[in-house]
Amino acid sequence: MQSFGDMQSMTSNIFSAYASVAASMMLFRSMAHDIIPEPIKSYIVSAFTRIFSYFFTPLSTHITMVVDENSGMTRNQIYESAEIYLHTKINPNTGRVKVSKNPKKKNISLSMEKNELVIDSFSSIELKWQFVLEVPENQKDHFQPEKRYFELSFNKLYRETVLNEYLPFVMKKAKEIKEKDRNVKLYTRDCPYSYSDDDEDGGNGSGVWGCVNLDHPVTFEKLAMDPEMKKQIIEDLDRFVRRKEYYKKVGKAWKRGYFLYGPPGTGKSSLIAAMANYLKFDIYDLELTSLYSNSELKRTLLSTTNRSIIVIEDIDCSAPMLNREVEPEPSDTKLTLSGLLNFMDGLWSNCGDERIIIFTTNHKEKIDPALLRPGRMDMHIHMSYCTPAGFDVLALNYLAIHDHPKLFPDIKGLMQEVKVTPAEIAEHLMRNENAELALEGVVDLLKRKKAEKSPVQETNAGTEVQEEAKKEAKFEKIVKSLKSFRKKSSRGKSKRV
Ligand SMILES: Nc1ncnc2c1ncn2[C@@H]1O[C@H](COP(=O)(O)OP(=O)(O)OP(=O)(O)O)[C@@H](O)[C@H]1O
Ligand SMILES: [Mg+2]
Repeated sequence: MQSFGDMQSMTSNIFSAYASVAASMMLFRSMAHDIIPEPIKSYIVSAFTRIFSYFFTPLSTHITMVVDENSGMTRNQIYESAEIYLHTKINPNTGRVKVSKNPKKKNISLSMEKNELVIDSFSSIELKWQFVLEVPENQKDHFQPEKRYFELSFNKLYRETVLNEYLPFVMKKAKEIKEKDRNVKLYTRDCPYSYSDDDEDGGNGSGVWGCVNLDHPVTFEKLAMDPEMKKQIIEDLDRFVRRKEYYKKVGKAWKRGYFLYGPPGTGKSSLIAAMANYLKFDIYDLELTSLYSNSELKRTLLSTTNRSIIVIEDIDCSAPMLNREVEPEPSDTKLTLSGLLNFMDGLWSNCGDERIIIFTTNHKEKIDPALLRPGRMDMHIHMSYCTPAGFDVLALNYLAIHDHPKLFPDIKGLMQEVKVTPAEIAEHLMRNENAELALEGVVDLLKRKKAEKSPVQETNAGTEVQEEAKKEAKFEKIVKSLKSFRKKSSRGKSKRV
């Protein structure tokens, strides 16, 4: 590697060579003034200049790469990545910066102003980025848009390192930043329009799905559940996302299935939202009762995107449709359990990557064993009543307290005697801003439950009313979807006639 001293002496040699050639040229011009005709004189001078630059130009130390905004008809990925990456490199020495904030984004974002320089370093290579904006001379000329590009300058010696290591690094970093800032979306089939205004897709839903931003603040830290189980789930998710090559090697589709079961209000839906927020995966909420055939199911699932979680909640409520005992001949005109299983095992394998599928139920015993067969759902997660450790999480989350000398032991003691869901506790903790009063509310709730405890209630611990209301709501939903199914099929018939 050349030292700074070597480079300096090389540069001064080039200058002195250049100066002596320039001086010789001038001398040649003046001496040959009368003797040689002008065209021949110009030819000799330009030939000398070309020979000189051929030998000396490669010794110029720096190279500038131009990163245009567009590459042909499409956006240049390097430009896009540089734009995002350089936001993080703007420092107090930068003269002018652009500031903006999108209503849906959490943070203010900074970007480079015209002609500003940002200096970056990578493996001790100094890299200078300059943002250039060329406005057409005639402002009224709408056909000639502004031209934006970055100029990236660095020492020529590192050309290969920049191309093979630095630019891929910039692209990777930009992808990470984008992922972190991205809104997780919730897709449903009920919502015909999209209300998400993320830049990357212009807010368009995909196919039959409409979407909104999930905006669900729940994270794993806020979930009251068995700490060991929580740890296992996080590890499982981490392993899943980093094992792309492994799945390919063993010839398995890169997907993972979770089966969540437990009484209402124990956090099944909250856990799904926490998983989506953790992985930054979108959620597709699939209502099986709104589908009427296997082919519609296939179409619907095929129009979901990669890096997503497909959720089928309350799968037991789809039991009438997914009951194998009353299942008709294999057919695409009806929605059947085989249709769902075939899709998961077969077709599914060939479509898309990084998919998670989650089923939830309040009644594990009602589920067809085929759905729970080993290998189909990779992890069975039991969400249960609130434990003392779960209560600590809720108290910290809702009241920002770690302990109370009297009320914490009272509550935890009573929790050993009656069953209470995290949803019930959460509701009582939210009733009062005063922590002491809120905790007393929880003590009252638990005491009431204890007093009311009867053999029947013992198994369901006060959730029966909720259960009944839920069953009724589900029943209504099924009736509604059957009606719409009838409407659809009669429409289909009349079309055919
Ligand atoms: N384990 C939990 N940790 C923290 N909060 C919880 C938990 N379980 C329930 N909650 C609170 O109760 C509310 C309802 O819970 P959630 O909808 O997740 O329950 P669920 O198990 O999906 O119920 P269902 O079976 O009725 O769908 C949540 O919004 C949250 O505020
Ligand atoms: Mg739920």
